[in-house]
Amino acid sequence: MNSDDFFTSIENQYNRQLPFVAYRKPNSLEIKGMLQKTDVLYTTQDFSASGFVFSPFDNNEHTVLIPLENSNTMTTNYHSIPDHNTKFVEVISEYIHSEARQNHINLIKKGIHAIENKQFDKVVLSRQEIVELSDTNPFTVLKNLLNTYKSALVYCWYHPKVGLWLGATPETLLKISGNQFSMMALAGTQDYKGTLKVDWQNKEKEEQQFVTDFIIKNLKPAAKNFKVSDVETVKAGNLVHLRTMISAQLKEDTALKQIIDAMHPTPAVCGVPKQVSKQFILNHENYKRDFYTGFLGELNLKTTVAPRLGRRNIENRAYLLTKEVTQLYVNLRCMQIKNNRALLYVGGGVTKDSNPEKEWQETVSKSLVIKNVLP
Ligand SMILES: C=C(O[C@H]1C=CC=C(C(=O)O)[C@@H]1O)C(=O)O
Repeated sequence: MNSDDFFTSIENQYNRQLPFVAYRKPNSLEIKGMLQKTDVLYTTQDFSASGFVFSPFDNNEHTVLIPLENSNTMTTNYHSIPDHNTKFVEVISEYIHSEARQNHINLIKKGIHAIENKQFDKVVLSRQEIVELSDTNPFTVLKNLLNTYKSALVYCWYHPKVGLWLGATPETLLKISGNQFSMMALAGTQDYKGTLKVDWQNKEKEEQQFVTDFIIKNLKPAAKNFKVSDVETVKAGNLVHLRTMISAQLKEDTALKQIIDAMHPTPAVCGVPKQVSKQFILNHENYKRDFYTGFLGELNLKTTVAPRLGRRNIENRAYLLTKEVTQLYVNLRCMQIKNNRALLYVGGGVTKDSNPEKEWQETVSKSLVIKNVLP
């Protein structure tokens, strides 16, 4: 399908108020679309179905599913516009001194205070920002995201009974292909200043290490043969983060639900320990995260993969295997479009060494990822 027809199909679907998702995986040309045939709100509890899931931060709430069996699928290759204008929006100083800044700084101070009182070691605290839109066509925003963020998972997700969400996330939650498991520990943030040679402070190293330690500890009962990469600096739009890649083999009879329950939400978006930090977030952030810091992606999709064979066998197509693959991403750098407005979501990890003013600045930098693509 050519990309004009692809966009026409999803626009028609949206105009008919039927659910869909259009997404492009990191560093890929291909955009995939899943267009649900009716407006039924499907959910999944055991993660055994095939389709595309959209799950909220609060794992006590429902995960929405676009089931493969009730959808039409399509793909296209999208050639991004080269040198897309990556203007970075100026932050007006008046805004910096606004009530929003004071509220966020107060929230961070409460978080630091709770850490000093030994309630938990880390908590990720966030805020919502509302931007008036001059053009509310989600496909203008989607194309801007596609043109600007090639190494992110870019998506536009819609359900008439839930809402319209878009984003460009740098973070994989997990990938499971057969019994092969991989996951990413991403945390620590600085503005990108033209180089990946970055000095990281202990605060950022520690907040990222919390994520790696959590993943390994909670995956241990279900997996073996762990491989853990060195910590590296990666670029995500106008920012850089610290990242560790973790891979392992799942033990037999490990259910996907067991893994998702153990992993989500990770300390990259929640905290350590999980339950108390989550409760702190639910009690003290003065808005509802909904799907921000939840996860989204392909669930149990049959995928043809080449097995890892020696060179001699590469030509032998008879060896191609079909595996069920699940590939989920953390819903960061995202927005919801509602009544001519974009609701942006930004947060950051708070530890004992956090500086409230710097945490505020970090959320301002993160908000530019989305503001940069708004019409
Ligand atoms: C919670 C967010 O980012 C997470 C992912 C990378 C770096 C983060 C940080 O430095 O705090 C956060 O853990 C967000 O972008 O809203």
